[in-house]
Amino acid sequence: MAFEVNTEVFRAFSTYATVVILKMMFVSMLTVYYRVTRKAFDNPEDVKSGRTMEEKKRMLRTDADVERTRRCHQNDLENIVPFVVIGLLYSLTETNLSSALLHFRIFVGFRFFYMLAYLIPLPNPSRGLSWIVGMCVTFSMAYNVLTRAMFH
Ligand SMILES: N[C@@H](CCC(=O)N[C@@H](CS)C(=O)NCC(=O)O)C(=O)O
Repeated sequence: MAFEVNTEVFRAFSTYATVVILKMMFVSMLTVYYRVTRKAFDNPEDVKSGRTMEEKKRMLRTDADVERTRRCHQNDLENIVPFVVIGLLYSLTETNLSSALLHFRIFVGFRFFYMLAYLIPLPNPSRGLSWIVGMCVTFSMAYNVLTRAMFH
């Protein structure tokens, strides 16, 4: 079997995967920001800045913004990691650049929208719809990888 790799597709994948991973890392940094500004920590060793024992105890608490940002980050992990893994295989098997770009752009665009929908928050079903679009893109890439692997 001849194994053909379109370097333009791979280059596009590298770009979009990096952008969406940076976006995910931004959400992680935002969690840190909310933790520090809201003084809401999970671990006793993180509350050193508290002056009294009483203050340290108060800082061991949950905060709605921290938890929302954490859930957004968790969802990124559940969706962006599969996109990167399957997208890598897809970018090694897809030779049509416009089809690949369509997949990458839709996924990345809708993950940005998902983040806004979760963090602002926007009324539902905006978050649910943006999540499902991203899932469909990953499933479509997986379908392409599997059919190429089986039938070529
Ligand atoms: N782990 C997710 C799996 C399903 C999912 O990702 N659902 C989307 C659309 S409703 C979502 O935004 N879930 C909220 C979340 O992951 O915090 C969950 O528990 O909800």
